[in-house]
Amino acid sequence: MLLEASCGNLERCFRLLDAALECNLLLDGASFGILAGACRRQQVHQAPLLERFVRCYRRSPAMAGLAQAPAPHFEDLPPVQAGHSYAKELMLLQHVRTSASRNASAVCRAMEQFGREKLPSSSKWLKIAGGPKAELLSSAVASSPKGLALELGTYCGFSALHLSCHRKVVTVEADLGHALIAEKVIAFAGMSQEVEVIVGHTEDTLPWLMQHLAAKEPGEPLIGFVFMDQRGSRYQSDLEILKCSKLLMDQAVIVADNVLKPGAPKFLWALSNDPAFRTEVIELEEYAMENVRDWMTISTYCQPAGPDRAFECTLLPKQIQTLEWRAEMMRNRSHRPQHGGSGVDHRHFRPKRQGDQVIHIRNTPQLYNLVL
Ligand SMILES: C[S@@+](CC[C@H](N)C(=O)[O-])C[C@H]1O[C@@H](n2cnc3c(N)ncnc32)[C@H](O)[C@@H]1O
Repeated sequence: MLLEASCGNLERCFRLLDAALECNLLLDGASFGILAGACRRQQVHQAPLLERFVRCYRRSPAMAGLAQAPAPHFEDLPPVQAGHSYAKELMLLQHVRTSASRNASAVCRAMEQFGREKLPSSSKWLKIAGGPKAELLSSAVASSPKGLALELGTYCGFSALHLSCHRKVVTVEADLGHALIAEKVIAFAGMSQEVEVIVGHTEDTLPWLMQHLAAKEPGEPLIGFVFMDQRGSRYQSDLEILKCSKLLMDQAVIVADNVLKPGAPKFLWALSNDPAFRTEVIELEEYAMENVRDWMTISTYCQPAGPDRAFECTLLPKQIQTLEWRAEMMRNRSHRPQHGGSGVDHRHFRPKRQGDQVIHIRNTPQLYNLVL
């Protein structure tokens, strides 16, 4: 079905989706997100898809209610119960609604507070770029050329809202459930005009989005800032799409999260070998986790005088390919909690002090051990 969506055969997709729902299969939000992206690209109305999403998630009445509520309304959602799909994210939404005033800063503060104080254990960690990461985002976006801010990986809209205090934001989210929650959070903060949430997987959506933006102002680079916070295994390919689009402004700033744990080895390797980027690796404390360190990159794009050289994956050393594979295995395990699995405790993501796999990032004095 997802393959069909990528190939654009939506009619067949919907038939397969209906057959899956007949068999009571619970499709995840990312599968719905891929279909939502295909609908948007083909200018097909999303209502029939949302109707099926509601059917699929009927056992989570708050999520079903949210999907049915017209854009900014979500005041009367049924109560959220632990164990329901998207329970944590829906509780976050309820917390915002009941504790924040309707502006971006207040909503961001409420979201950070929810992650720090209301979630009982590290296994329920809220994966937002809060605390020191939000501060880093603020200073990075302030130093970037005045253009559009593009975010990859919206989740519940925290960082998009945070960035919207500085720039107009377009943010891409693969999971339809997350995107629906983010839209409500952003609408509650009164920032729907400043933040556009695009549903879809970056692999299919980013090339389309670049064309869509380019059509607005042909020949004009218009992206001044990028925040990469999707799956690390996509960072390098998505950056390549951005580069090829010619929409990155000269001196555009690209920030990427979690580059060393579980890590984005291919991305780091590409950055360190591409003269178009100057990169700094920043070590900082993870949001809402005392004494847990994390690493982000800040890269500046220097528009080359001639044609941009595409990064060639064939040149990727075997060692980096192995690291990439191991990082992906780690990510697969960590993503399972949303789907009923045990996941990976954050302690497993800690960097090894004496790791044997080392990447040297050019322009930084440090050598970084990848976390595996
Ligand atoms: C760490 S969360 C983003 C947090 C958010 N940036 C914040 O700080 O508030 C990562 C999000 O990226 C989404 N995601 C993962 N892979 C993606 C992809 N290839 N395209 C778009 N979204 C993706 C996930 O569904 C998840 O919601």
